[in-house]
Amino acid sequence: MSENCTHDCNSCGESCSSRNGGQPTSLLAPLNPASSVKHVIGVVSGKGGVGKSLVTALMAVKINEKGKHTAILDADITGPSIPKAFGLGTDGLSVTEDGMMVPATTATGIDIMSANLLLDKDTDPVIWRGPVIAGAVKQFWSDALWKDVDYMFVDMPPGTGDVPLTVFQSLPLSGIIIVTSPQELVSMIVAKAVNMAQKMNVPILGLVENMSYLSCPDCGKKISVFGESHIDEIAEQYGIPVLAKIPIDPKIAENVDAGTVEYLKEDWMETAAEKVLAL
Ligand SMILES: Nc1ncnc2c1ncn2[C@@H]1O[C@H](COP(=O)(O)OP(=O)(O)OP(=O)(O)O)[C@@H](O)[C@H]1O
Repeated sequence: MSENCTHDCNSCGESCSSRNGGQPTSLLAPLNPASSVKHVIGVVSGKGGVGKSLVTALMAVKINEKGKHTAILDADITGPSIPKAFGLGTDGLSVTEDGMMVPATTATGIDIMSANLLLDKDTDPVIWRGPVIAGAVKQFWSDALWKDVDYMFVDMPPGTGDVPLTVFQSLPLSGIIIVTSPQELVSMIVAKAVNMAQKMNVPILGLVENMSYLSCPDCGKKISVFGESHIDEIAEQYGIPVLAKIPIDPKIAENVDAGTVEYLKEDWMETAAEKVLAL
């Protein structure tokens, strides 16, 4: 609020907390009037490489299989791995006459926006500073044509820093899914994500533990490669459900690398899908 505030908002252009009846000004980016998105679910992790993109992809595939029009907004701008997992090249985007970006569509009909779809080569690095990254995510939301989307999954930038925070504030999230792996400091990471979600007033749908175990190919015994998982205790401590435990499985890596993630047949995400469909 300005020092000289007269409390007459009609005579001032300042965007301060006095405007809007003392409520903080909304930082939500507007959705284009031609777009429609019913539910937006953020997929977050404490650090990179735990399988956040994999979980985003598997969730989208599962909900799409249930007959809902599904989309992915790849907000992991500097490490965009979604297009590759679906076998999309760098030329999948088109632009409408009035300048709106039309997301790429996968073989089974999932709409995708990602920085990788804008690059000349998918090996080109995205060397942008935080505010530019956050601006790109807002543009993916506001300036893309999201046609009748029932469920949009957002592959969030990893961590709880400035960029994920801006993305949190910019998109109307219906809930978040927290992805962890047993080798992380899970308790601390979940605590940070829970605090961030509570500050932003976004419900936590649950936890997904990736690389939870390895099934012995000979006897089927579950081997805890990274030591015993503590996810159930942590989930109970915070009163949030465990939605899935995904094993380490070479067929996951093979399908992601081959761009065939949507043909990976599995039941790991059933509980998570039920939770999302109940929103
Ligand atoms: N359960 C699993 N079994 C086998 N391979 C896996 C599994 N989970 C992830 N991977 C592989 O590990 C790599 C990293 O996964 P992914 O890209 O989903 O992580 P991420 O958390 O999104 O990383 P980043 O934040 O860096 O984008 C990918 O090549 C993926 O195929």
